[in-house]
Amino acid sequence: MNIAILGFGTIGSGVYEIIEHATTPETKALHVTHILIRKGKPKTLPYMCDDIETILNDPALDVVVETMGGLEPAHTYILQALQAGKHVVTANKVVVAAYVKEFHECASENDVNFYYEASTGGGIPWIQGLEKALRIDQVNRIHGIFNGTSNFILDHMQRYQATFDEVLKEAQHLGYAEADPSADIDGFDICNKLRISASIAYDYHVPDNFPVFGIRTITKEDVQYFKSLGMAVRLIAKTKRQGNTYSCVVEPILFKENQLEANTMDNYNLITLHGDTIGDLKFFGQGAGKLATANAVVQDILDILEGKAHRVLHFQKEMQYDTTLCNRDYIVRCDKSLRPMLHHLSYDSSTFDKYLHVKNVEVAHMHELMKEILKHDATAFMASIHDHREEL
Ligand SMILES: NC(=O)C1=CN([C@@H]2O[C@H](COP(=O)(O)OP(=O)(O)OC[C@H]3O[C@@H](n4cnc5c(N)ncnc54)[C@H](OP(=O)(O)O)[C@@H]3O)[C@@H](O)[C@H]2O)C=CC1
Ligand SMILES: N[C@@H](CC=O)C(=O)O
Repeated sequence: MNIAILGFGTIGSGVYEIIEHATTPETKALHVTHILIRKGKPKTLPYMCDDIETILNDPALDVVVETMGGLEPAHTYILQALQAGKHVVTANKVVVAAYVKEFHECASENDVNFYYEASTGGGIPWIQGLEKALRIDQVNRIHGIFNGTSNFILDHMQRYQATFDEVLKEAQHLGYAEADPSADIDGFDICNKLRISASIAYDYHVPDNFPVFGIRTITKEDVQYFKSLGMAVRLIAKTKRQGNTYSCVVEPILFKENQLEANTMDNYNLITLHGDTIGDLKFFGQGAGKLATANAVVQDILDILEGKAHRVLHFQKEMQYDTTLCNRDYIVRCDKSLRPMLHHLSYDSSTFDKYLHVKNVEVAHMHELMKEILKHDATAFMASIHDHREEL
């Protein structure tokens, strides 16, 4: 099977390494025949080219692997490859979250496969697991740690008392962070992964119009305060469906220190789905990193080689977004002069004076308040408190 890799960075070079150092009969059947690099960059390997047409017009090419990242030209190249009768595998959640419906339609029209396991959960076979669960159950709830960089940062701030900037630099050095790490720390990477997961679960192309709050403003002191309360913070994405309404949210959540999420370390992800008959099912593994993610890409290529079909999705359902599906307790840190903005909420006045514990607030309302607070205090932070009784 002949493969072209578009983009030779962390993941593209990982795919190349796995195929070049093949040790199993399956991977020995794969051959990289083209690598697309930017114009003007030195061609350090014989298969390198800087022209997409050469790749699209090669009749011997079977699979295009897209690991460039971003919306364009990834969107155009993926469509062109599918239209040219090539199967496509991508790790790019930005382009999948935005165009999943269009890509599925185009693949089906051209009788080829479009697979994107590595886009969500890195090396974890999460999409495959979700699709398998959907063969028997409705999946009405998904939640979890979907971002390796933010987990690495929060875990290392807690375990090693490191500062945010120190750990972010390390995550970048290890190849976990996006080219622009604001996507990791502001929650937009995890937002894309939640959209992809919920779109598959609900067979509805979920838009990006839900509340997202990241970890940009968290401090070492916040993490130590949460620790003194016996809790650890993790950046979590959640979705829930009731009938034809659904909710999605991304925010930092505090877990008791004996909970699995609180013990998910380094670049690991922990994703949970709830199915009617299977109950809670958890997926755990490296959510970011060169070889773990490249492994998921190669698994998709092998599925194509072995003719293993993935779930057929149409994204034709009609659904409504419902902001009122959940209320939560929050801990908020902001300048004391801004506290009156929170006084209409019920709160615990006995709590440590730097932090306000507010109770039973509707999630979308809390996110709106926090947006206002951040306009006046750009360092403010909030985290919700996980309630094990809560139906997500
Ligand atoms: N790193 C990780 O752990 C994971 C990454 N992903 C996803 O995989 C994709 C790749 O990520 P990653 O490898 O980390 O990113 P990198 O930035 O390391 O690699 C991207 C590569 O693509 C090249 N590139 C970008 N645009 C073009 C273009 N128009 N033509 C040719 N080459 C191009 C870049 O070149 P240049 O350097 O010159 O810009 C770079 O070499 C992203 O979508 C990312 O979100 C998914 C899961 C995990
Ligand atoms: N930057 C992402 C890479 C994988 O998707 C992350 O840290 O999870």
